[in-house]
Amino acid sequence: MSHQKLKVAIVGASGFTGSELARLLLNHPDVTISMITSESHVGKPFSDLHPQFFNRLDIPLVSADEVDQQQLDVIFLALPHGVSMDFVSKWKDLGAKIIDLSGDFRLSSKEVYEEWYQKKHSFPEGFEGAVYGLPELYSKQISDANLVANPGCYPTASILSLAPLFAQQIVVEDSVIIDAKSGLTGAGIKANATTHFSNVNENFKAYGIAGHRHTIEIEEQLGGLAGSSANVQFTPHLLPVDRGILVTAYAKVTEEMDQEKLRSIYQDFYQDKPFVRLRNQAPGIKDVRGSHFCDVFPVWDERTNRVIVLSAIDNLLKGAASQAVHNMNLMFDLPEATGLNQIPLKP
Ligand SMILES: NC(=O)C1=CN([C@@H]2O[C@H](COP(=O)(O)OP(=O)(O)OC[C@H]3O[C@@H](n4cnc5c(N)ncnc54)[C@H](OP(=O)(O)O)[C@@H]3O)[C@@H](O)[C@H]2O)C=CC1
Ligand SMILES: CC(=O)N[C@@H](CCC(=O)OP(=O)(O)O)C(=O)O
Repeated sequence: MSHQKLKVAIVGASGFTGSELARLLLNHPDVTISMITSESHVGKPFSDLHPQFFNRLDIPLVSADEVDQQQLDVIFLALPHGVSMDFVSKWKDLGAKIIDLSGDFRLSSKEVYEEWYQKKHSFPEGFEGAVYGLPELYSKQISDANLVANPGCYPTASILSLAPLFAQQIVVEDSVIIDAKSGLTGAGIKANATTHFSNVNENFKAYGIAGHRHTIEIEEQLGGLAGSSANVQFTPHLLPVDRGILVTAYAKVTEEMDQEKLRSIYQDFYQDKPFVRLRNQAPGIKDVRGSHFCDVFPVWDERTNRVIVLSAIDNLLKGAASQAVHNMNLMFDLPEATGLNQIPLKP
């Protein structure tokens, strides 16, 4: 592209995904971070809140009210769900493209949102133009979008684990179980009783059983791929680690299957998708930590006649911030890997 850099705002930069966005965008050759916002820390240098940025990004945090006065190309919303929708409504005509990291525009309609989030939606018109920002499924639509609904972290790992089977329409109805585990940063920067050190240290627990809001996000996307409805049993667990998601998904299939055939279905589906790595062994969360990869390992269990798929992502990156940057690259016709970290951080 020409050397006119994209002017970017990160709204909600005091949080976890906001700070990961800043880290990626600082190293992005086609971006200038024009403003970063927080309502609780207006005036403080960004690096006071996130000291890893000391001497690299010391500009002061400003209120989101100042977004209106800026000429921006992209606005990243790293805000809680229920909050993003009001900003999308307010800024939809500013001329900037919006990438929303929250769940406010990921689902098919206001009615579905209100049922699963138990919250009123204040900008239902937004659903129509919003594109679900999973590049492995929708890169063309993302390129043309003005509003991208960046996927949830669990849905990213879950959908990518089963998408090839749903796209083939070979999943047995009601057979899907998704068992998922997340590190604590998935819960955001504010600690509460559930995420308190004493309650998570050397502990491991399920939550959101039979009703977590990511269930519907996964069902809508997998059902959409198959051209039917999908029903999945999704159970998340909290891991006593800071970042990473591991999904173990189980499904029955309608066709004769063996390991070779299963692998070739996954190979075909992901052959030109640079950030899904088809593994030969079970992936661990440290294999993807600090990177934009989703590692996937499909296994055929001939004893139980079941497919078992493992997938691992970094929830803050492929599950949030790097996926958002990937979407920005597509929206501005940049090479899709620009600015994305491709070497995982291990140990
Ligand atoms: N953490 C993760 O792994 C993932 C998160 N997401 C989604 O991304 C979004 C951000 O997540 P995360 O970074 O973890 O969240 P955090 O809780 O860490 O940060 C939230 C940010 O939102 C700001 N904020 C909160 N309330 C308001 C408000 N009423 N008006 C303006 N700003 C507000 C806070 O800033 P301040 O209080 O300083 O104003 C803070 O900067 C969420 O919707 C989350 O669900 C999606 C995928 C994965
Ligand atoms: C570990 C943990 O608490 N994870 C969060 C989900 C992560 C997330 O941010 O999802 P949304 O963007 O869809 O809200 C949860 O279960 O609520």
